[in-house]
Amino acid sequence: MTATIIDGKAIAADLRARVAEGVAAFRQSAGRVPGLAVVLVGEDPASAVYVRSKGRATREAGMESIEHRLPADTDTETLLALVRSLNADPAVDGILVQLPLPKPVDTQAVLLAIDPDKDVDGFHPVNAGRLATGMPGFVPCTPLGCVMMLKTVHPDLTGMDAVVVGRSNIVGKPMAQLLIAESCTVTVAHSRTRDLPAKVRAADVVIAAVGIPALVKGDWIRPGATVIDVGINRTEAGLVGDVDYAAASQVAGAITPVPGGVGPMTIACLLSNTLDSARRRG
Ligand SMILES: Nc1nc2c(c(=O)[nH]1)N[C@@H](CN(C=O)c1ccc(C(=O)N[C@@H](CCC(=O)O)C(=O)O)cc1)CN2
Repeated sequence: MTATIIDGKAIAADLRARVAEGVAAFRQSAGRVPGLAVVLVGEDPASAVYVRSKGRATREAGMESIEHRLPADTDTETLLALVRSLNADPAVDGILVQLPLPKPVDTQAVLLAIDPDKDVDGFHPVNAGRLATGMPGFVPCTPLGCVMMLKTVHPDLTGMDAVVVGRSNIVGKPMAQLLIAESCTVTVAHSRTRDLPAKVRAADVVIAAVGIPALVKGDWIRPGATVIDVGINRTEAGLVGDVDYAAASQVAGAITPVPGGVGPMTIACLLSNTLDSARRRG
């Protein structure tokens, strides 16, 4: 079997076009455009690329991109002051602090300082709680994009067995919550999981979000399963996911590529969350 490729670029382009239409309508009714503030601290090359992409995508959707670039030695207090000023700025509908922050910065304190109603990344504990309890709030962009891609293959996920490999606050945990909300039976696996291959083999849906290049092998995949690869690992062989793509794509029913899978959806969902925020704020 050769898997259907889930084309994240195409699905993201479609979502971005719909967001742009929504922005045009919002502009007509509200007399302003949604604003997204992105904060980048330091010189991490990958983060700089992602922030540039976010700025470009924000402008292409017709929204205002407000970018703050701070030196690597910025201290926590300075960042907190910037976040507080963005919280108070009526032109800012969404605030995103690009992660990872340089080591000395207290990342938790910075994320906690963001107004939950402008937290378009969905990382604030208030939004994590809203997601866990089924209340409206912001859902982290990467898992949100994963569910959208999954639904192109399985419009109804009810009753499916899903395994999430990875338990991060940013992807693994919210991913599990979203799949529970879709009535999947969810196993969350991690580095201490016993017999990981068996857990993956039992799943109809595999979400690999562990940050280890090609950890998930082809013979771990149940024939016909749907595989979403969240990994973006820079190796000597280039950019690779958390799944052994060549082998897994011979067994899976559908699979996301890296690049061109989850990554583009992360940015498209950020735009969508920002438009939602502007609509809520009016
Ligand atoms: N505040 C946040 N920080 C980080 C997030 C996040 O959602 N919010 N996620 C990641 C990085 N990220 C967005 O910020 C991101 C990663 C990858 C892509 C992407 O489109 N990747 C391309 C490959 C591009 C490349 O060559 O690197 C792809 O997969 O096709 C977009 C966004 C960590 N930080």
